[in-house]
Amino acid sequence: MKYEFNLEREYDMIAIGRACIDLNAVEYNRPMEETMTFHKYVGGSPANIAIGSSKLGLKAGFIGKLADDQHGRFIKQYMKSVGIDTSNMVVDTEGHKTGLAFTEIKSPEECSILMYRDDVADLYLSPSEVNEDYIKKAKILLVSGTALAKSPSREAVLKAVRLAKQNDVKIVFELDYRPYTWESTEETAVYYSLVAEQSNVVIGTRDEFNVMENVQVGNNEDRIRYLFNYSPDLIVIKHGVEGSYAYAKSGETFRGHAYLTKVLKTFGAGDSFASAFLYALVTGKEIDSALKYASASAAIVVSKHSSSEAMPTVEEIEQLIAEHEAKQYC
Ligand SMILES: Nc1ncnc2c1ncn2[C@@H]1O[C@H](COP(=O)(O)OP(=O)(O)OP(=O)(O)O)[C@@H](O)[C@H]1O
Ligand SMILES: O=C(O)C[C@@H](O)[C@H](O)C(=O)CO
Repeated sequence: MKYEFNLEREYDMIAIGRACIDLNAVEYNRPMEETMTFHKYVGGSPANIAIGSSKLGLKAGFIGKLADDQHGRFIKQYMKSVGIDTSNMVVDTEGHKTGLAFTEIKSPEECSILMYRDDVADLYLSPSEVNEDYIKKAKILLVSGTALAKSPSREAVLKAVRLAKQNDVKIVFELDYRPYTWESTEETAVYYSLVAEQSNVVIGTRDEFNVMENVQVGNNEDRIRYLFNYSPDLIVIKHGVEGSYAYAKSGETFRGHAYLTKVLKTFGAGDSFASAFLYALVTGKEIDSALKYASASAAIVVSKHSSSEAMPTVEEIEQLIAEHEAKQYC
């Protein structure tokens, strides 16, 4: 099964949300208390997805707000350098700062992220900074759930969603749940459900779907049945190293398997998964094949140090898939 897009569009994807800084521990396999040096990368889930898609050859744009400082300028320059259109990345004029994510790599299984996100510029994107003429140039509007956490970014995203719906732009909602940006899980569930019901494609981990449902332990089948009453026609639920499922409204279910690899750190998996999944859909691949691209892309990124710069090329992804398929037939 293939997924259809409006092909008469200049941009394959426009992402909305945060573009921030990741500071990844250089001395890994130890707690952050003992880490003295960090490597700087562009980060933030929607930025990572746009970067990953652009590296795969999609034409990507970004809607967001950057701090008027050295970090903001670094982010814009890096995103431009990988081919992303930054014309709709506005600069904050009120002194808000860039979000920082320090990553701790204690072991390949034990990674965590320490976020500095008080009063960050990205959450000050306002509805007036979301431009219909830009959104209607896209095949996909990629929405990050974290951008719904606070006003005015929340309203900016809701406006973007409405404009996408009015202009036949497919809305892909990446749940991207970051607990510390929200007041409560009740609040998250309200906004996640609101946007998921209006989206065409919803992507998240099982835990993130639990947050949307506001339950401890949810069930894939119940949630997809519920969401298929609304706009979604494709729902992807990720289960970490156990792999992923894509559910189509037409009734088909597709299973994605994780590609075993030498893991350096676990974060970055979700963003690399989404960028390659969307690349595969936009380039007309079948959904089961899109899950292979996604899983291979994630396996490559978890074996490397960063989330953004480590995003693979199409050749690297296809080589990994081919190697795995060759092994299966040996
Ligand atoms: N340790 C791993 N080794 C190989 N592939 C992995 C590993 N962890 C995750 N993946 C791949 O990445 C996909 C997404 O992973 P996961 O469900 O952890 O997403 P996520 O929680 O959104 O990721 P992130 O940690 O970046 O937030 C999985 O379906 C799997 O294909
Ligand atoms: O999403 C963030 O703000 C942090 C990311 O950039 C980080 O690399 C990560 O968690 C990726 O999953």
